[in-house]
Amino acid sequence: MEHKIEPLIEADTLLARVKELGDEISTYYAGSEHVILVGLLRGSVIFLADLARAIEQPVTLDFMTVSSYGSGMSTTKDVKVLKDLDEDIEGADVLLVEDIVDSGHTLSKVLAMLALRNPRSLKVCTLLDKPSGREVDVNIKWAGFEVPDTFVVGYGIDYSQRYRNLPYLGKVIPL
Ligand SMILES: O=P(O)(O)OC[C@H]1O[C@H](OP(=O)(O)OP(=O)(O)O)[C@H](O)[C@@H]1O
Ligand SMILES: Nc1nc2[nH]cnc2c(=O)[nH]1
Repeated sequence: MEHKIEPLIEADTLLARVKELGDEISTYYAGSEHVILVGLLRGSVIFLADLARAIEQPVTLDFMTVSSYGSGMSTTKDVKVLKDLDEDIEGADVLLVEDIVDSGHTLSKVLAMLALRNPRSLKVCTLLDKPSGREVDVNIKWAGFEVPDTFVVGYGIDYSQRYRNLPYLGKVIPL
């Protein structure tokens, strides 16, 4: 599809908010023995890399790959687990780090899976929340920004695998 990208959130604004989230998360988990940041590949990688460095205490990192969007702009609702975590999460404080919560199908499926493994706690931090897209309820503890009903890209988030390395957040405008 022919399209262009219009800026939505500047790089500096993203980073300042990530720093704030890091401070809040550090306070929340002060005293925890084991915090695991679980990133959903591939979209959360850039956010997670910045967020992890904004958190004061030691954390470990693990990753899962689930995919529901393929190369298009709408959810298939069929969330497939393509790569599972490498580590056991039993007894750990797990923070699921997402780039965007839209329909909620991805998170809802992943949260249900991880809850069965008996973590000490299981919370969600998403950079972006798009409430207008929600089809299933999900409990989000930290959200960086609310975004309007538009397809966003950049800062890790793709359209057909493109634009992940944009340092800012943009929106896709069909031409
Ligand atoms: O709330 P939902 O409607 O389920 O959408 C959110 C999910 O969609 C995107 O993943 P995608 O399947 O595009 O994979 P990616 O992380 O590799 O970009 C995004 O990274 C979220 O994980
Ligand atoms: N690139 C991109 N992926 C998504 N997955 C769910 N919502 C979105 C979105 O707005 N943009």
